[in-house]
Amino acid sequence: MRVQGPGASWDSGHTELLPPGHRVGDWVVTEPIGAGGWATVYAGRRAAADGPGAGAELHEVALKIMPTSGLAPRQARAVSEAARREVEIGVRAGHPRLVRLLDSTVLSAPDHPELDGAIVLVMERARGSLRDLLGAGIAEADGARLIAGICEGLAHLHRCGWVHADLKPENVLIGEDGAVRLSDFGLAAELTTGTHGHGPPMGTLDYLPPERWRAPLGELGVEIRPSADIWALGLVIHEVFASGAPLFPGATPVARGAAVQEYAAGRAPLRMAGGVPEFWRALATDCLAPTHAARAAHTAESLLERIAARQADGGGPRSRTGRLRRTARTALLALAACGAVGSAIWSYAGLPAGEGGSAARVGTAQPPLQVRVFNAEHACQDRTDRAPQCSLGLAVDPMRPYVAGNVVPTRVWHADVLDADCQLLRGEVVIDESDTRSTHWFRVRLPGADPAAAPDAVAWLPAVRTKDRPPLPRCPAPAPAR
Ligand SMILES: Nc1ncnc2c1ncn2[C@@H]1O[C@H](COP(=O)(O)OP(=O)(O)OP(=O)(O)O)[C@@H](O)[C@H]1O
Repeated sequence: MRVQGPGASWDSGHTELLPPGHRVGDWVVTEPIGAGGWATVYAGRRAAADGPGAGAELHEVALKIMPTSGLAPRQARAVSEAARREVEIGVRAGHPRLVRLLDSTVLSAPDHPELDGAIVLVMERARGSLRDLLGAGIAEADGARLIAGICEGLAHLHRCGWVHADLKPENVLIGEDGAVRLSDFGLAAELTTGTHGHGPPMGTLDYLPPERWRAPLGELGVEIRPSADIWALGLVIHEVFASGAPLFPGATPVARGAAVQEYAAGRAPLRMAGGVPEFWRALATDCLAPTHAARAAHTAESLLERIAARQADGGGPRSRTGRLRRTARTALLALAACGAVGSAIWSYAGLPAGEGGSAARVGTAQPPLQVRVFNAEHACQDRTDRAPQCSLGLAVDPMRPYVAGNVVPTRVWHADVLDADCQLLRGEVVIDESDTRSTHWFRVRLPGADPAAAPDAVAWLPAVRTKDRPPLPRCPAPAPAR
């Protein structure tokens, strides 16, 4: 159950359940599986095994239903934002260690007014979550495999420019193949600056890093860094080997949060359960470095390498050695495929941005995504004469300063619509007229260039020169321009 983070308050309070047999798009509800702060999750199956698109696709699915009706506009916006993030990650960051999103739709349930119009995410169905396994105790070999799987998923998410921001055993699902699938991306934060992103001041109190308890709430939300996931990972590692016992003492999440603060201030040591094996104790301790700066030395990728190296040295449970080494290798290969994997698996129809908006469907063929050029000069916005003084330049190389020597001859004007094929989050800094600094760029096709005749006719539009944010895959690192 999601609880409010410092500075936020919201609870959906949804209680109405859909009956078995209720039709949701191409799917039929079979039974409820669980509920979180935003949603109720149901088991479902495809309505007609031979229906459209049935083929070899999954027939047993999970339907995550996120009601918006009856909510205050701010709450409805929070729900639709959470759904948008889930779809965006499903589209852009597909990976074997992330739960697979198959479809999204809007529930039609006129007989259930609380649920009518709810957003529905259709996902592969997992057999359970890590939380379900903790009570019974997990053998070290299995724990090692699960933790390596979590690191793989996190490494991929971070590489793709996202922080999960709500990692906890409930959100580590176990697929039918027994492998990890990270889930619940409703609070995920995009690393818009390269080092951090922003998100709503919410999360599960027990897994918040020490700095989040004091984080100022700015216009964009609270600052969130990948090291927040590493902190949560440290707690999860402890729970895996301590039968689910929380590391920090206290009867309530707030009391445990106070214990976190004591530790972070150096007034209390970490007291891990006796059963946590030495290697995992050291790994968890690194994940739980009290400051972001100290924790940042330990990335999901570096932790995964340590786990694989230990297995290679014969220090881990022997039967898993080859598998874990393969896991690490696969993860590193998958890193290179970030974005490309997502775009190969999914196509995306985008989500409406409006308040309480509903999810559009994924899985349909799409034309190229587009961005509309924005010229901050008011005097240029209404001109249609393509006056040279109102033209804007597209960069040759987004890794070099955006100056006259680094623009292509082709000019663009306010309201021009350009086809874009990918986005780069960490290019050269561009500062716009209102002093907004951005390292975000879109790779666009040069207007008028024929893609068949000139496939390389591309240039770069700084994101400050458009208001659009299409859900494009990440660009591969651009080769330096000659
Ligand atoms: N794809 C899935 N397959 C099987 N079970 C799932 C799936 N997705 C979610 N669940 C189950 O449904 C429960 C509710 O999921 P949900 O993602 O809404 O919330 P949560 O993580 O429990 O809570 P919160 O919203 O507080 O983070 C989960 O705890 C999980 O056990």
